[in-house]
Amino acid sequence: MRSESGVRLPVIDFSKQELKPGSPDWDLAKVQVREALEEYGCFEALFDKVSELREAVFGAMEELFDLPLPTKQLCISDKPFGGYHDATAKLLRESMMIDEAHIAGNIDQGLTNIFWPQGNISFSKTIVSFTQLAAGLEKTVRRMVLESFGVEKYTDELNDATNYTLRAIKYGRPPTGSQPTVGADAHTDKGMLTVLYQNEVNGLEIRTKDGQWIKIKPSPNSFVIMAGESLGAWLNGRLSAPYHRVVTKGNKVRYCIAFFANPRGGYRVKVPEELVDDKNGLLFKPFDYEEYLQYYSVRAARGDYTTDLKAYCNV
Ligand SMILES: O=C(O)CCC(=O)C(=O)O
Ligand SMILES: [Fe+2]
Repeated sequence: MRSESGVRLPVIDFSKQELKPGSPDWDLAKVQVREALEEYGCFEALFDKVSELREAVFGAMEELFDLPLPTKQLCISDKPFGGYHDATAKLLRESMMIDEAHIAGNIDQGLTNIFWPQGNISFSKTIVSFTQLAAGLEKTVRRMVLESFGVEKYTDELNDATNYTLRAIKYGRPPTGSQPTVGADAHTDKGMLTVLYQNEVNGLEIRTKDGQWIKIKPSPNSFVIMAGESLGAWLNGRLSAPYHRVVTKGNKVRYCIAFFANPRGGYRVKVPEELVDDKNGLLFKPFDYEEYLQYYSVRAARGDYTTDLKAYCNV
């Protein structure tokens, strides 16, 4: 069996000043994005601007997770996986997730004002700057994907229907430092696109089409961009969401911000007619993302992470 440990994800440069729709740099990146998503379902996006925020972002993550547990538990939500979670009940993987995170007021309301009633301007500023960068990058990537499949006329509709969800994650020190510990079980992301930004502790692994696991080692000025199931379904199966997991080792804490572009509840995700023809029959019925997430979360709570959109809304 071929070892994939030496394989590196495609790295695509989004740092160029002139990356504007229609420019040669744009068209080149667009081809690379499509190839990477077709082959791996994900890639590394170089984005120099994030390095200016790096120290502040992970400082803010530390500040957030260092709060007393009862304070963190004040972060609540009625959505599946929303609010505060301690996935292992041992503080081995904690996360906080808030919806509509691209709206600055929601960072204040959903995080800052709850935890720091006296205010924490620098925390809010850092997270808001981060979400703006991440949302801008996601929009660029999504626009490229849509163009490359000839369906860019849906750009505005999808923008309007996007709920950006921010999940701050802390992977605590594994109890036995030298033993690899599973921080997140193998799963596929459910939304359109995921933008990941991590500290220096690696651990993310992606499963390739031939079933090998690749260890991802993103550079400090890169995001990892990943296709979610909703994007694959919306494109009538032309892309697939990759299985991925997190395995950490050593005694350093891993922080990661997962910034998800998910379809907003109430919006029916429907394959564009341009992507259905005699050769490509319709594969997915229209669905509501929030309803699908409810369905999935019931199964995930029982440890079944294999439910996917194919099972949920197959034609
Ligand atoms: O921590 C990571 O790198 C990935 C997190 C993840 O897969 C998720 O939150 O869905
Ligand atoms: Fe994920």
